[in-house]
Amino acid sequence: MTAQILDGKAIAQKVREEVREGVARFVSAYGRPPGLDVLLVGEDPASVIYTRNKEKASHEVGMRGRLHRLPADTGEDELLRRIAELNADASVDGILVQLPLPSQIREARVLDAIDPGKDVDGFHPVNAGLLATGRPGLVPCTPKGSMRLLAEAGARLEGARAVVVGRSNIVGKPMAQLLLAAHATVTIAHSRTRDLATVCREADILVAAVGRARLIKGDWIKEGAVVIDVGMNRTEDGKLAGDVDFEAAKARASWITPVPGGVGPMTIATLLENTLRAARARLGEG
Ligand SMILES: Nc1nc2c(c(=O)[nH]1)N[C@@H](CN(C=O)c1ccc(C(=O)N[C@@H](CCC(=O)O)C(=O)O)cc1)CN2
Ligand SMILES: [Mg+2]
Repeated sequence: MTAQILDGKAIAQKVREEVREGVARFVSAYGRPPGLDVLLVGEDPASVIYTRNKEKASHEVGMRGRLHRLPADTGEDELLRRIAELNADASVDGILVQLPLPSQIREARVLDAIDPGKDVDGFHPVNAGLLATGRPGLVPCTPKGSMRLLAEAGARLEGARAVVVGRSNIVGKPMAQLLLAAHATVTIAHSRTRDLATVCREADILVAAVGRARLIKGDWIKEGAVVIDVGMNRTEDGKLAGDVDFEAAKARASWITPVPGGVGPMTIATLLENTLRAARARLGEG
């Protein structure tokens, strides 16, 4: 078998078109665009690019998007003050604090300070709790985008065996919750799982989000599995590699995401979706 490629760039473009139409309807109904505010502390080169892309993408779909750049030595109290201002501003529908944060700032304190209704990253414990209890809330962008990729591949999730390799709050845990809600039988594995190869070989749906370049070998892939590779690892030659050995896995999977061009582009497209969703919910369209 040679896998079909799940083209995240093309699917993300489709999502952005859907959001653009939704934004136009929102503006007609409420006389203002949804507003997204992104906070970046420091100069991490990748974060600078991602946050600029978020601002640009919000403008492209007709939103009001604003990037707030704060110096690397910004204190926790100053960041909390900025978040409180945005929480209180009625024109702000979505607030996102780019991660990672500098070491002087405690991530949990910052994430907990964002109004859960404006938490378009879905990282606030209230949104994590809503997801875990199967209630509507804002869902983290990368796993939500990965679910969209599975839908586009026509993957049957009900009753399927899904293995998520990785247990982060941002990807692994919410991804497992989403698969469970779709009636898959879900295993969360991680870098310390004993005999990871055997666990992976069970997977009809394999989601790799462990952050180790090409950890998952071709012969760990069940014939016909759908493989979603969330990994984005910079290798010694400066190139990006996923968590899965793509070339080898392609020979066994039915569908597979490339890195780059798979899950990554879905993250920002899904952020736009979440911002529109938050704006509608805030104005009573829940
Ligand atoms: N507050 C948040 N912080 C971070 C998040 C997040 O969702 N919310 N996720 C990542 C970074 N990220 C967005 O913020 C992000 C990462 C990667 C991509 C992407 O499109 N990647 C491309 C490759 C890019 C490259 O060549 O370097 C791809 O996979 O094709 C988009 C967004 C951590 N922080
Ligand atoms: Mg990718």
